[in-house]
Amino acid sequence: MEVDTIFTSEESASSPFAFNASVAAVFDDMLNRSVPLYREALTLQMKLANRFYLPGTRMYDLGCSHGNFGVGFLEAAGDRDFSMVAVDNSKPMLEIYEKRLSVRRGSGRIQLCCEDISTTPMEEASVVVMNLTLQFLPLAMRDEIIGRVYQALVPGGILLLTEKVVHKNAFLADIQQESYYGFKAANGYSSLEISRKREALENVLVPETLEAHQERLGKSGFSMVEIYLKWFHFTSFLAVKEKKQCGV
Ligand SMILES: C[S@@+](CC[C@H](N)C(=O)[O-])C[C@H]1O[C@@H](n2cnc3c(N)ncnc32)[C@H](O)[C@@H]1O
Ligand SMILES: O=C(O)C(=O)C[C@]1(C(=O)O)C=C[C@@H](O)C=C1
Repeated sequence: MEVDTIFTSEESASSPFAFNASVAAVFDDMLNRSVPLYREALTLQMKLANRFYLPGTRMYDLGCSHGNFGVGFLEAAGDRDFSMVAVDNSKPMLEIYEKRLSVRRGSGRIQLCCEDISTTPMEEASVVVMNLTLQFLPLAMRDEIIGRVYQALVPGGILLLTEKVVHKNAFLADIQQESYYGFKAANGYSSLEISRKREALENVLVPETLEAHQERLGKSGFSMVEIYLKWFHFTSFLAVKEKKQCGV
């Protein structure tokens, strides 16, 4: 695994964060060292996806990057039939994803789409995964995309949404940030790397409060929402599209 040294260089500070070839090449190391409970979240997402996926429907992974969810799901699925559409607008990420699929059996069950998720057509979905992706979309587009996810889900279908959230209370938001930067430092990032990445992510990754996410999910139609994992900023929601009358 290539080590993430992106923010050790001075030039990195001057340009906004992007999912380019340099980031794609070190992305696993970046995720492992920058996202608390990343692997645990993925494992739970795979278990939930497996529990809720319905034969004949589709699974969507929106902002799939280089395929950690899809590749993990494929490996766990064995010969089970499923259909996944994995979407990302970063070509370098999808090139790595494609290579990972090319050496695996049954990878035709995953279709890769290089496009903006705001235009991805979705239908007949029983599982939609958005792992650390919504936070990169313009605020003004977020209601619309979550609304479309709800419409695309079959009754009993789920959205697995993981986001970096920010506490609505300024003091607790500071505690979140302090804890998070402590996590990064413990994983070997220097304070210069941490502050350069913070600057690069400004106005690129725009986190919202937990309450804003809950409100949007409710407004979009999701009446059942559970937070199944949380580590200060990092929050994973399970939102279920209720089956009318008989529950799920
Ligand atoms: C933090 S990464 C997601 C990590 C990935 N879901 C995982 O579990 O490993 C965010 C991804 O969203 C993609 N992305 C951001 N905005 C997008 C958009 N508008 N349309 C499609 N993909 C987008 C980025 O290219 C990047 O690969
Ligand atoms: O490094 C940070 O500050 C982060 O917020 C981590 C985060 C994310 O949450 O998406 C940011 C960029 C990379 O995509 C990987 C992880």
